[in-house]
Amino acid sequence: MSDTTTVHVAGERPYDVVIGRHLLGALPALLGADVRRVLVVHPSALATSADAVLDDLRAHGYEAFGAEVPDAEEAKTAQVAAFLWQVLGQADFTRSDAIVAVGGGATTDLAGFVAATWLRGIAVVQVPTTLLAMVDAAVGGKTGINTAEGKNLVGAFHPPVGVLCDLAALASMPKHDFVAGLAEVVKCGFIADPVILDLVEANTERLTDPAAAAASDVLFELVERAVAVKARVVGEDLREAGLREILNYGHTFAHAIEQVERFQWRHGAAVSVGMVYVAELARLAGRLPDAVVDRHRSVLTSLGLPVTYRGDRWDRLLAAMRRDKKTRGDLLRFVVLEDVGRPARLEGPDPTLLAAAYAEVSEGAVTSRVVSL
Ligand SMILES: NC(=O)c1ccc[n+]([C@@H]2O[C@H](COP(=O)([O-])OP(=O)(O)OC[C@H]3O[C@@H](n4cnc5c(N)ncnc54)[C@H](O)[C@@H]3O)[C@@H](O)[C@H]2O)c1
Ligand SMILES: O=C(O)C(=O)C[C@@H](O)[C@H](O)[C@H](O)COP(=O)(O)O
Ligand SMILES: [Zn+2]
Repeated sequence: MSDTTTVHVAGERPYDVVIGRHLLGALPALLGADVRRVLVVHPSALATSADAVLDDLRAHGYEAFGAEVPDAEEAKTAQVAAFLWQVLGQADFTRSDAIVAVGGGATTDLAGFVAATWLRGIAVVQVPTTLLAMVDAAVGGKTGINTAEGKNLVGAFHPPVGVLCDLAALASMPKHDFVAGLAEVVKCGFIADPVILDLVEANTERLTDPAAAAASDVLFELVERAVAVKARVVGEDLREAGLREILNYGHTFAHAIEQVERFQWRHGAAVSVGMVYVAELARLAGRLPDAVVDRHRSVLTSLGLPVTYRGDRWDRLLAAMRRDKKTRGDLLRFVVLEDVGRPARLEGPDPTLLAAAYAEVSEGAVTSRVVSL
């Protein structure tokens, strides 16, 4: 496999996702020559990487500023966005200037949103440093922040001008954060690319050791395949008029967990439970064979991802699911599978089905199929 590969994202404002190792030198080319000032947004955990980016930008003649933001979901708030707007204002950022985000998906979502809103839109280059951000958050131009009522309730579609995925950065990731990113990789496998599932199932040991995974060919291939799935979808449907909804597989229930848990659960862990929930829902609706539901549980469990959630939160979860962006009026809408690689929609399922699927993922639940054996 070659050292660096590029996935092209088509659309009104096309751009490239560069995947490789030790890619810092590629940043100026993505920013372009017209940009003068650059704000590098990062959490404190990524200060060393951000400093290296700042040094590189200054060496290339940019006027570069750093802005430290809180870690993880604490960054995705209106207050932190307002702080960054103040920094941009005080440094006289114009429409020909740019933002570079260095961090996980929370940082890239926040920085992307600030770039989308500053002067109604300036350029952003995403430099994702988590697996989840490389395969998902940094690509596709969905940007946003949370409110107390739910995930990503405020945001904008604002594609980056480029994305740099430096796999070497992943070696330092804590295992639980790294594995959370694999949930979105597995999602791409279920909705569009079954080879992803085969690769994950054949390499679970290596993939659950971040340092070993970061250096491996298999992770390179998985990142490339997952980014290719996302690029194909968002290249066709940036604003989620239809096709893009498939990337939301498992997210209706996942975002409800995140809101009920006050954003203390890792997104990828919630997506893992959310995929099992919606697989059970599809099975109960007669749309998905048992074997594919079982495959959800087996692949996610083999990676150490959760497949259950506490059983005493139904009313709050249901209330949060009603605020999902796929909902239309009172109509709850889910992305379901009819088989691996065959996404479809389930609209307005009977409330008893919704609750029955919850029972199947509730902690301590014995699935109905196991009981019938
Ligand atoms: N915009 C989209 O299309 C999209 C897609 C998927 C997820 N998301 C969003 O992304 C967020 C989740 O992203 P995430 O999983 O990257 O979480 P995150 O950004 O919260 O990062 C997880 C943790 O990893 C740390 N970290 C980051 N890089 C590291 C590194 N190289 N080494 C060690 N530690 C590192 C961070 O400081 C943080 O503590 C959620 O807010 C989710 O809603 C957005
Ligand atoms: O890119 C998309 O579209 C997705 O749905 C990808 C998801 O993995 C991601 O978590 C996204 O932020 C969810 O979007 P939302 O519109 O449900 O907030
Ligand atoms: Zn997601």
